[in-house]
Amino acid sequence: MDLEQLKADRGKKVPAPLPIPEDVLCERYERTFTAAVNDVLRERGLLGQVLPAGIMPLRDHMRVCGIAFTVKGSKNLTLESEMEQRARMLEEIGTGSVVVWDTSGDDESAQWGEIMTMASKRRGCRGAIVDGGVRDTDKVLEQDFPVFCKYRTSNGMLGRFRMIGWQQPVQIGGVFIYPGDVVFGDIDGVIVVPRELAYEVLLKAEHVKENEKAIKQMVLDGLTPTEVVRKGGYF
Ligand SMILES: O=C([O-])CC(=O)C(=O)O
Ligand SMILES: [Mg+2]
Repeated sequence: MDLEQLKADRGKKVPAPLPIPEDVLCERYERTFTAAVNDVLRERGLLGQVLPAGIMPLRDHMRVCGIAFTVKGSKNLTLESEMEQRARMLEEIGTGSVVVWDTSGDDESAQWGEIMTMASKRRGCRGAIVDGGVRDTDKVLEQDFPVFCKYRTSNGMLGRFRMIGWQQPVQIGGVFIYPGDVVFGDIDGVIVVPRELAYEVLLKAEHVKENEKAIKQMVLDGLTPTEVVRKGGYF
């Protein structure tokens, strides 16, 4: 076993360069849809890039693409320095990021709420994706900030759950997420695009979107499904 190689692979990756600015990339992703991105990843043999189906937007219209700022935590009853630690994490969130919470499968606490939304928005955060819970939901919704989560609860995480670290590789369901990866959520859930593929996948997803316009036109024109398929269309 090559432990050094394993440590290097698992450690903090230097984010791969992108040929276009991150904000432009993310805005272009948001104009596509997750199913198109999913189909592109499927063509590359990447069948498992979708977060568990229970992680859905608080509101159907919410969509967000951003650069993953990962947070890892688990159930934990200790309180020592928890708030200071949380403050440090919030102060490291960068512009254009989406906070991604790996909660080790928590089913009890809220890892996100009103004031964390306010604080992260001020740092240019684009949204939060939580494999756990959200509270103060009405106040989060008033802030027009996209949040994807498994459940809502009034349980604050303080004294129930705490962070282990942030900006480290995380795993939600079967999906590995590295800081810097591109995460994209819409009404169909959340998909993770490895950073090194992000631009290539975007171009192909934009192509899928255009192509589907032509397919939809065939259906509108009255072609039968068989005729649509014969002309190279799909469903
Ligand atoms: O501690 C929490 O659960 C988060 C919270 O209420 C907030 O951000 O307003
Ligand atoms: Mg609160």
